[in-house]
Amino acid sequence: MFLGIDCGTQGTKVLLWDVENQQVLATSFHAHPLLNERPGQKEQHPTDWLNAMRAGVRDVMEKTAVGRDKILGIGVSAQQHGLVILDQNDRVIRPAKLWCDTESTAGLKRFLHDYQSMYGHRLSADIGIPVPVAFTLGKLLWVKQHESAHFARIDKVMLPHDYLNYFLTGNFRTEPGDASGTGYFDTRLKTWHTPVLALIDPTLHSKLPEVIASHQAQGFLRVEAAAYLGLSADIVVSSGGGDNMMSAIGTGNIAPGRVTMSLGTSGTLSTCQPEQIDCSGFEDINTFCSSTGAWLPLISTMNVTNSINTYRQLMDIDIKDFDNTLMASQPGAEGLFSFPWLNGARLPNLPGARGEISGMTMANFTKPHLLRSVVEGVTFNLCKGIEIFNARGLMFDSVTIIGGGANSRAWCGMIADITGLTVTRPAVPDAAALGAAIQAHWCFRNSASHAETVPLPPLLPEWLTSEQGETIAPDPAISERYRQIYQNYHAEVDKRKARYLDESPSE
Ligand SMILES: Nc1ncnc2c1ncn2[C@@H]1O[C@H](COP(=O)(O)OP(=O)(O)O)[C@@H](O)[C@H]1O
Ligand SMILES: O=C(CO)[C@@H](O)[C@H](O)COP(=O)(O)O
Repeated sequence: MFLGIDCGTQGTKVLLWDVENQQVLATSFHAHPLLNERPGQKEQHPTDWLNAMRAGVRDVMEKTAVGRDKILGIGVSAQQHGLVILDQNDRVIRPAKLWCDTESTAGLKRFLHDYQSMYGHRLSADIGIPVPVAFTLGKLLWVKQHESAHFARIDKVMLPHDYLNYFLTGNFRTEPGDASGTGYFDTRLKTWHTPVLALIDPTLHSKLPEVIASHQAQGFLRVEAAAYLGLSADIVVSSGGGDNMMSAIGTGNIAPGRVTMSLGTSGTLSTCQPEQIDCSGFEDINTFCSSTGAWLPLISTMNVTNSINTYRQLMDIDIKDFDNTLMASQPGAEGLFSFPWLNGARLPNLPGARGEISGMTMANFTKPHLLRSVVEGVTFNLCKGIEIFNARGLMFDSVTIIGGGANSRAWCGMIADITGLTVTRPAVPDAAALGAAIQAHWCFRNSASHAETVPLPPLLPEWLTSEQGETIAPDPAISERYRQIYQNYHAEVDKRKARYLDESPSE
């Protein structure tokens, strides 16, 4: 049996995976708080992640009464891009700045310009991926500029999943999937990109983890971490990865032709590719590496359930009433539009954007219409990503929906109608935690094999590859209505873009 851990923005999920019977035996969730005092600031204390992981592991072990000797390995998935910095004594220097922190917008813009002046080409051309404010690079620059004493103390630079793995094993290693979201990793060669590091600080390269292949074990559970979690020492800890990389594994999205849509704090669309693809002219595509040895082009929005939760809390709509309230309004919410950029926007790439509601009348300004307008708003923004993938030649005829939002059947149905694609709701919506557990099995098998690399596909559960779960087909009449509403919405988005363009970090 294997444990899959997913440290998301809102909390940590832990899942116990029974390989033999191909089933999830138990899951748990523990929330972590967000530090959000200054505009653009989004930070978390890495110790909160450790506490949530500990509580989650103990929870699933207690719920199932599975003996600790049955656990063969652990896989860690975590929110991408966050910056964790440790000093020489392995103390966390300051809270982690997260993927959704936008304080570094101006500094990143300046740096991208300086890079081009210095080396004569754009950073994205050198590393094979454009660098938005979500990436780790901007956060590192921000610490250097605003907290020079903290920057001077840095001994190790990590991503959230690297930090959890370091705690578990004591090994300072990472893998290409998560590393490809830093902005200082060459996504074609799968190595750290020295010129960008040298421009920040000549010693920085020596403070980064060793890069291992995704099928390799990151290490073995050290004695102290085993006692902390209530597990046996020396079990395998897999290479792990970013949550989207792990979700790709957990939805069987490990070959071209499939697309996974995540409805978490962020919204993402990702699809596997056997080679790195050239996305020049398609700057919204984050051409990440996957955590399976391949690549994972991804498009992300900044606001999904964070904005919906804000609307819900304001209107006092409980999550159990979500579907009913949503369905009490019709497509288009009677002309009400929400631009849900409460934390700035990533698609379009406008970190300084502000949220807006338009089209209010005495008739439509009601709770159901307002809820529908924000759910439609986040969905219209995310579905723009499908258009962008298609324009780049990446086509799909169905979409697998995961993350917290996948629990809403009404919302998944809306997505089928908006995209015109068949939607699959997998049996396990916590796909990142499931993917982490499956990857742990893969790395376990490889750590035990001295022959050729054990391939990943045969280790996926049969029900994942056969797309078991609920499928929802689009309703042609509603899809037709949505086609016009979607166009009207994006015409309004286009009108708003000009306001924020100056602040956007482009090369
Ligand atoms: N039944 C549901 N209907 C609609 N939204 C839901 C439902 N269940 C959970 N969610 C949303 O999912 C969110 C959590 O999503 P999740 O993917 O776990 O986020 P993250 O990975 O960013 O931490 C919740 O805050 C909630 O808004
Ligand atoms: O920044 C990205 C992808 O590039 C986000 O998808 C983060 O990885 C956070 O994920 P969630 O917490 O929203 O699942």
